[in-house]
Amino acid sequence: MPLLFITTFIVITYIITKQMEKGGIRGIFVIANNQAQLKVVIIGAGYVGLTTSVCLAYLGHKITCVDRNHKIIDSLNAGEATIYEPGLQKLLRDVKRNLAFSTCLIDAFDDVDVVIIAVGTPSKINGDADLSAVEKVAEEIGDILNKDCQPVIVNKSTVLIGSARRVETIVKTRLERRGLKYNFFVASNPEFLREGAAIIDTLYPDRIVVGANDTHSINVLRQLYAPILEQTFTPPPGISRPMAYEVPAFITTNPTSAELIKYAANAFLAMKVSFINEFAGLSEKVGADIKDVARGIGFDKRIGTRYLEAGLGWGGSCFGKDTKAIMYMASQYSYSMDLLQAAIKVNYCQRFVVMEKLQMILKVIRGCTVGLLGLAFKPNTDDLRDAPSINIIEKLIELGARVKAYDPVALIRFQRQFPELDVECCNGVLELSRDCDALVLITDWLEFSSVDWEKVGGLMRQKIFIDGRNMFNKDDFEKNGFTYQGVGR
Ligand SMILES: NC(=O)c1ccc[n+]([C@@H]2O[C@H](COP(=O)([O-])OP(=O)(O)OC[C@H]3O[C@@H](n4cnc5c(N)ncnc54)[C@H](O)[C@@H]3O)[C@@H](O)[C@H]2O)c1
Ligand SMILES: O=c1ccn([C@@H]2O[C@H](COP(=O)(O)OP(=O)(O)O[C@H]3O[C@H](CO)[C@@H](O)[C@H](O)[C@H]3O)[C@@H](O)[C@H]2O)c(=O)[nH]1
Repeated sequence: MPLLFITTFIVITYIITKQMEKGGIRGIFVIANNQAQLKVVIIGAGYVGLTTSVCLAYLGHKITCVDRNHKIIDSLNAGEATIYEPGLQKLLRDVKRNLAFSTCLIDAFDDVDVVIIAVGTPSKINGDADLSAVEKVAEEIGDILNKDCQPVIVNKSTVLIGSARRVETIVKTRLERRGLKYNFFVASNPEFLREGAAIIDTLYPDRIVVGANDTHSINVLRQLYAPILEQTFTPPPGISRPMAYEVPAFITTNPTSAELIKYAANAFLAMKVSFINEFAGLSEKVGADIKDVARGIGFDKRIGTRYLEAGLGWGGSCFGKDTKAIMYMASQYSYSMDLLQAAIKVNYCQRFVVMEKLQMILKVIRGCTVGLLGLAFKPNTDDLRDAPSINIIEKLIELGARVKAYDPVALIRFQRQFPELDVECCNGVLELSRDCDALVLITDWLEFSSVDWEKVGGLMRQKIFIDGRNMFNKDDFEKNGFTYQGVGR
């Protein structure tokens, strides 16, 4: 009996190992339904790197997430998430078995199958994407690779066309400096997650895009994402599969197309929002309601209902920097992207409709107290990168207003990142409203939907409400004695 057991074990192990070798993978573990467990290093523990690490660990892969920032790694090692993202804190603690954090890349490299680059690519002053962090990481990888370790190197950061090749060249050059020449692979695998929905978007994406010039990379990435592509995993508690969700498309192409897909997607979404905001302005002039207009066009399946919410426009870490980067890149080809340029302009102006509305109602802003509901660029995140709130605060201060603000999660980050802005941070909507001449809703946090506005009105000096995200109905506010203004209604 024991002999039969041992023989069966050896045979099964042999078959699995052979299967994996076909895909170029050295591991011998399986996670579910014959899916391979891969050893993965993810570089960068920000919104993308940390979310990807936690989700891939949940799916059964062995992950080491590396960041050069010691404070971030210390906090993650202590089980504390360093960003706010719904569901992340719990999942981080639940997947401890498969997830390690480190500041040291070399220690993580033993036998690794996939190395994912997820460091930041911010804007340079001229709009170009600053790829220095990606290049630095490529140098580090080139200094570490050895004959026993030839992983697929994956660009998940949003990078300009040619970046996969650039990474390949850097790694190769660093190897040559050490007198070495190995086979290694580079693929582009852009990320499409939204902040505030990062885990849901990672586990239930619409598509996974892989740009590679070799089949090995495609096979390995197909294995990495197999649990997602086939939806073989049990959803984590509280992060259920969306209704009517279908398995994602697996789109393979060359690296340049993959790189461009990422920019084209963000540019299109940004244009869609600017488009509806432009019509919001016209709706105000002619007496239409932009919410009805958006509904009316959105039911045309060719247009679609999403990304048609008018308001204070788009912000965040991606749309602004990525539209600028693609414009800059196009200019290097003497190619002008007029639609995109217009979308950026419309979006910038949209942030200041708040001031126009306040000036129209209050006449003089100087000396007034304005309370801001929300600071984050969108709900369910603490991210303040390119948040409309910052431009609005600067302008209000310039116009002589006293500014108060409340945000359910972004206040601490705001105080840390913008100490120079003279804003009174409040602990709740009631504290915020006291003595205000106007309230401006900047971020449509769900918790604002359960506020007792009648009580709020009783605390204000003047009952003025600017709904920058069209979250509420005019009638509900007017019956409580408010002067209410939405956007495009
Ligand atoms: N935030 C999003 O929603 C989102 C979505 C899709 C794609 N992206 C793209 O993904 C990339 C990462 O974005 P993010 O928002 O996660 O950035 P982030 O700024 O939140 O995180 C980047 C992390 O990389 C670390 N880092 C930088 N250089 C490093 C190095 N040499 N070694 C180790 N760690 C290093 C930083 O310390 C930081 O923690 C960007 O290119 C971005 O455009 C972001
Ligand atoms: O109808 C809409 C939809 C969005 N927004 C605003 O647009 C911005 C971006 O929102 P969203 O796309 O939800 O968040 P991001 O986290 O910035 O995600 C975008 O940027 C990421 C980084 O590249 C991509 O991965 C995502 O696919 C892409 O949606 C926010 O300020 C929203 O308030 C609107 O004003 N109206």
